[in-house]
Amino acid sequence: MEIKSVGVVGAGQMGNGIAHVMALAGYDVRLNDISKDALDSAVALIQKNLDRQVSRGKIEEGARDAAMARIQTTLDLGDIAGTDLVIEAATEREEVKHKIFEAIVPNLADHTILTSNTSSISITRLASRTDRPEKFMGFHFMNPVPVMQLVELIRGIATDQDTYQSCLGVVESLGKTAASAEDFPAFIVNRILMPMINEAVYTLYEGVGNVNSIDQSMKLGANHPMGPLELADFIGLDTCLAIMNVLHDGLADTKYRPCPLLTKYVEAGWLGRKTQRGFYDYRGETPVPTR
Ligand SMILES: CC(=O)CC(=O)SCCNC(=O)CCNC(=O)[C@H](O)C(C)(C)COP(=O)(O)OP(=O)(O)OC[C@H]1O[C@@H](n2cnc3c(N)ncnc32)[C@H](O)[C@@H]1OP(=O)(O)O
Ligand SMILES: NC(=O)C1=CN([C@@H]2O[C@H](COP(=O)(O)OP(=O)(O)OC[C@H]3O[C@@H](n4cnc5c(N)ncnc54)[C@H](OP(=O)(O)O)[C@@H]3O)[C@@H](O)[C@H]2O)C=CC1
Repeated sequence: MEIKSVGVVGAGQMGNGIAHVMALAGYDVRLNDISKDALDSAVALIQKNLDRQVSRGKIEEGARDAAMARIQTTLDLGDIAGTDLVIEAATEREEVKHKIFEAIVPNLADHTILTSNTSSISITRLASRTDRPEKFMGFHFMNPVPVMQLVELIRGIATDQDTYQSCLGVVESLGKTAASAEDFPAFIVNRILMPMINEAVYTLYEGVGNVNSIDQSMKLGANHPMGPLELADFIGLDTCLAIMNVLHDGLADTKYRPCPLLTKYVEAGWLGRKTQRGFYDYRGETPVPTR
């Protein structure tokens, strides 16, 4: 099926990046959120990131302006029901995602493919609560979306081949690379990455190192572009904890036990960059470690 329009639900850090790359690739984008502020911030951030791409000579001004013109925002979920492909990118909480799919299903066009950008939650379970499990997939972008090359494509138990091929075609049209993952908790990237981040938090919790020494060790000692605590702040500590809980519950193995210190940061509302405080405090000129 040819996909021309894309509906994105959730205008947070992933939703804005998804809208950005889709519009740049020529898709008509409708971006939805429950918060007008989130929609306004997303549009401002997309403009800023496109401007930066222009100033670095990556894209032409005309391409930037055409991309911006292709993005419409809406607070009404019904407005995205007629698009060819819906990508849900709201908060990583299963009940939030179920509610979104339940609300959108009655208005959906017959041909619309439903997908979720979830980092960890069962695609089969999300699909089973819709009217179209065969047209449902995991469409998992990496953060920051405009920069990262990979998209994980996750088939639920009922996903049909046409749906997979259509999604694969979209990934290729973005100039990105798809990796196929089976539908088990946290798929491939987060099954490997998140236990490492959780272990870094345990390393901090047990006093083996402090925030600086842990991040510096992994940057200079393992050539990671960001230290694991800096990366956790970048992803969002609420999202990291949610993924660890899905791994812990879904695989029933104590090796996935979320670190109590990670839980404490989330309970404090210190969610990382998006709330200006996490393992680092971002309120000043340069980030300052909080431990
Ligand atoms: C949780 C999940 O479910 C799955 C996940 O996403 S896991 C997280 C996966 N992501 C990572 O691991 C990211 C690790 N970090 C990195 O790769 C790098 O630090 C980084 C690409 C984010 C920044 O790289 P850097 O060299 O420090 O910074 P910088 O030189 O400023 O930026 C590199 C490029 O990224 C762009 N960029 C950086 N941050 C950006 C952002 N938030 N949005 C858009 N573009 C961004 C810059 O514009 C620049 O683009 P050009 O090369 O076109 O000029
Ligand atoms: N952060 C990351 O590095 C990555 C995250 N993901 C996944 O992407 C999804 C989004 O994550 P991320 O962008 O980081 O999260 P954010 O917290 O940045 O954004 C989530 C957005 O969804 C909004 N939202 C919440 N409920 C609804 C709803 N019912 N309808 C519409 N919008 C809603 C939130 O609004 P409000 O703030 O008002 O609640 C917020 O604007 C998650 O499933 C996450 O696991 C995937 C890859 C990487």
